[in-house]
Amino acid sequence: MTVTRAAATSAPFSLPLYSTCRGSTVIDLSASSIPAAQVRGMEVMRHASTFLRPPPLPPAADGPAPSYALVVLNQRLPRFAPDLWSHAATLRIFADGGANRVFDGMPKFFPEQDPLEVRRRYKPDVIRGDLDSIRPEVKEFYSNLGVKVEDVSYDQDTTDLHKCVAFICDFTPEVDKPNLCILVAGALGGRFDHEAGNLNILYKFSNIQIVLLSDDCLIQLLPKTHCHEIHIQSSVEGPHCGLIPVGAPSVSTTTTGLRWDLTDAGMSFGGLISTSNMVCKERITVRSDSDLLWTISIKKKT
Ligand SMILES: Nc1ncnc2c1ncn2[C@@H]1O[C@H](COP(=O)(O)OP(=O)(O)OP(=O)(O)O)[C@@H](O)[C@H]1O
Ligand SMILES: Cc1ncc(C[n+]2csc(CCO)c2C)c(N)n1
Repeated sequence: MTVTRAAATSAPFSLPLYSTCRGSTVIDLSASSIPAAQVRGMEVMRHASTFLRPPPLPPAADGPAPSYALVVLNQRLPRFAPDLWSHAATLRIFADGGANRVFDGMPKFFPEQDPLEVRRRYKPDVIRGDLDSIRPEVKEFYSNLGVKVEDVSYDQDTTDLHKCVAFICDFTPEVDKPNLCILVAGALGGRFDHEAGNLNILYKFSNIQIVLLSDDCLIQLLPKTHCHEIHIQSSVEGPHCGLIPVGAPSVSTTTTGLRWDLTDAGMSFGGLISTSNMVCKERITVRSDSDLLWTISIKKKT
């Protein structure tokens, strides 16, 4: 998700909030239905899945456009993979067997073109992982293009996605991190232990914006440290959505803009969790005393 943060003042929410990002724009949220008490002393984090729209994107309305990095996992490429690639100008990484997926899958998006040319065009900055899944000829192909192939198999306690996200974090200067958003292609569907490991990365790196993607939906963490404003890109996402208290129950969650809004509601596994909800406004707000996963469906192309 495209994310911008706006500093909330200790004043009532009816005062304007100012984006902390470069080229900041005053955002008047006076019509907001988030109660003032809830946002006192809290930053507002804004989210928008503009990376799902084909490039070029219109200039960001508030704050600078995020800088995207892309991690490709060992799962079938989503149909919008070429668009993700174009948005992720900062860094592109293949996690181990993710290299096979691009090598095999990218040429299929361009059936009229020479597969070799397509593979050369979609060349990553790095391939990283324990390298037990990348095929030898794929490894050789990218090595011959000058791509660094990093074997980190000495670490059998962290996943390949973890290794890739850690690499991106190390690569990104501290000052640029608030503006960084890591898109993870192929993170959902398939083996549940892998999916759970991928969700865990959202929590391990909760100071970094990370979006897990499949063909069908996206998932991101809404940290309890912020109020959240989600700007729905209705041409490409929705209407189905969910808010899921993975990790810890929530005593109090309040939302606006959903078909089944929560008002100071508790959520827990074994109790209420919000699945099969629907977005019914372009702007959704979420405030919770617990970290929540936000998920929204991705539309099939018409
Ligand atoms: N079926 C899947 N569902 C979700 N994510 C997956 C799946 N398969 C792989 N991944 C992701 O892609 C990354 C690289 O996959 P790869 O198959 O190379 O990993 P791996 O470490 O060899 O896995 P394992 O040895 O457990 O099969 C994984 O770390 C994981 O994040
Ligand atoms: C408690 C525990 N469970 C599983 C693993 C295995 N494991 C976790 S991540 C990883 C690397 C996969 O590329 C492997 C093998 C472990 N180390 N510790």
